[in-house]
Amino acid sequence: MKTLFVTATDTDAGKTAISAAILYGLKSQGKSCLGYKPIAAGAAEHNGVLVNDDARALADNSSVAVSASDINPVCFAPPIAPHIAAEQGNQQIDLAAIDQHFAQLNGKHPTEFQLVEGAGGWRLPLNLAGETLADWPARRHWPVILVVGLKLGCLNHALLTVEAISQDDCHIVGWIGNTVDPNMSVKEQNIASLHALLPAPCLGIVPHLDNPSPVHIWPHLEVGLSKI
Ligand SMILES: Nc1ncnc2c1ncn2[C@@H]1O[C@H](COP(=O)(O)OP(=O)(O)OP(=O)(O)O)[C@@H](O)[C@H]1O
Ligand SMILES: C[C@H](N)[C@H](N)CCCCCC(=O)O
Ligand SMILES: [Mg+2]
Repeated sequence: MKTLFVTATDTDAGKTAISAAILYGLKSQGKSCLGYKPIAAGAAEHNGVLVNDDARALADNSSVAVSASDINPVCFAPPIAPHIAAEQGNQQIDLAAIDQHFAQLNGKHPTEFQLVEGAGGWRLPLNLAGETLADWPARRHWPVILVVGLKLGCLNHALLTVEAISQDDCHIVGWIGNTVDPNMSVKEQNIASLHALLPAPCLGIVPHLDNPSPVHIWPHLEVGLSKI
């Protein structure tokens, strides 16, 4: 049983697109896998239940039969910073409850791989008392995959993120460059800089795709992912 935590340089860097593709790839290789979205902000009500699109994509690409709400214990309707959404609803985000929910889900659906998608970037605040979502993978010492959203500014964001991950005693198994900006200037030189500066292997570079669905993303990750 191996749990991987997927974080990114920022929100909208491609964590969900990449995580769904990795699940799709593992499943197509005959491996059992489960996606998990502990905290989501941005959801619509379906039959009285709040459903988040990230959770739906991860559930749909898991090898076990789970729904979006099964794999997403904390879900807020507005697409805003989760701790602010929590405050608006007079709620608190409880990492111990999330940890317990994840353990129960794994008990019910044992799989070889679990892929946990963060929310926003590594230090996503859970409250104003200093807790962040990073506390969970840090406590569990889960290996981390860093998705670098390739756009101007990503070098600084990537370096700060790896610094924070190492400070938390977590290990980055690799980074994935995801072309969120189709018109990025000197993209190849930026990728070369990431290769030189990041202390982890590159697991793949995903081009900007008209249809960034798992079947189209996975071929760009298959070789790199086979190494972890
Ligand atoms: N390689 C790509 N080519 C084109 N579009 C992409 C690519 N990767 C991601 N996208 C699109 O960019 C947007 C943001 O991606 P995604 O939702 O995966 O980001 P995220 O990091 O999961 O964001 P969040 O912090 O909200 O969870 C989505 O509309 C997605 O379809
Ligand atoms: C709504 C958005 N797509 C994400 N789900 C939440 C991103 C929160 C970012 C918070 C922050 O670090 O400023
Ligand atoms: Mg996402």
